[in-house]
Amino acid sequence: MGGIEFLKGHGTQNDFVILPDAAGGLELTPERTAALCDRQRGLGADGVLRVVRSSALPGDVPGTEDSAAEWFMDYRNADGSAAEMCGNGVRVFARYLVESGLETRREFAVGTRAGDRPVQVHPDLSVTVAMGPARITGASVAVVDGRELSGVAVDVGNPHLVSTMDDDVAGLDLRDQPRFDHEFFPGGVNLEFVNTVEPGALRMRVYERGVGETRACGTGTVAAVAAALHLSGTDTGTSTVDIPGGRVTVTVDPEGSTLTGPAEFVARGELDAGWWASLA
Ligand SMILES: N[C@@H](CCC[C@H](N)C(=O)O)C(=O)O
Repeated sequence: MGGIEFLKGHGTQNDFVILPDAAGGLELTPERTAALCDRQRGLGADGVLRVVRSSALPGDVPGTEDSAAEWFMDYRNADGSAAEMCGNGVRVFARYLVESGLETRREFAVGTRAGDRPVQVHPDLSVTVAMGPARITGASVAVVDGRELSGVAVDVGNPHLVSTMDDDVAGLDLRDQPRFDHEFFPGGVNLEFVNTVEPGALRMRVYERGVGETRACGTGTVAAVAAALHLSGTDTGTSTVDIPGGRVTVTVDPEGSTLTGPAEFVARGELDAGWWASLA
């Protein structure tokens, strides 16, 4: 058996192993995902993006009921769990489809567990994603670094809790999982910590469900802008968001939000077939 093709890429340093699997034959177990993402025993990444034709999916994949997308982004977190959506991942996924020739258009939809996400691949290879509505679902509390921080709960297809702070988010210790209300978020939650630098400019750090602290989270930046707008009494606006891995631009609108940012590739190669088989 030959090796398994992979690429390594990132969106604002939220990094991914991309596994092309058009026919859907790859057995991507939680164990294999966790090993691939492990920075010592694997390639190292925040998550895995399996590139599979929608027609090759089993019939029961959430989000695909009304899908018109030819390609499905099967996103997995570094701990092996599947998640509904990944805003940085979908940009990398879209660039991969265009550059590999699997997609000849520059504007098309990508299927995800949160539903189809229309994308536009720009001439400079940055990508704009239509992220759907960002829904405010209530208020809750995160406990980080011994501090209790109130937050706005936002659903962007996946769950987020956004805490805005007066002191610099750079000072937070995010090495350990912050505590949150498991009754409010029974499936877990992504936690964002945000400073308003000036109107239309946010700074953010994130502790992702299923991963830990990452250098960026696309859905998290959309949640952050939606929460900041909500707290200032509106539901529409545009903001840049600076995360440790770079900058993205987010527009929030009740009709739907957009996320624009870079998508980069750094390597491609083959997984060792024996290593892969040993993880089954
Ligand atoms: N990094 C992603 C979000 C990935 C999924 C998240 N960890 C979850 O479990 O919901 C992004 O860029 O949006």
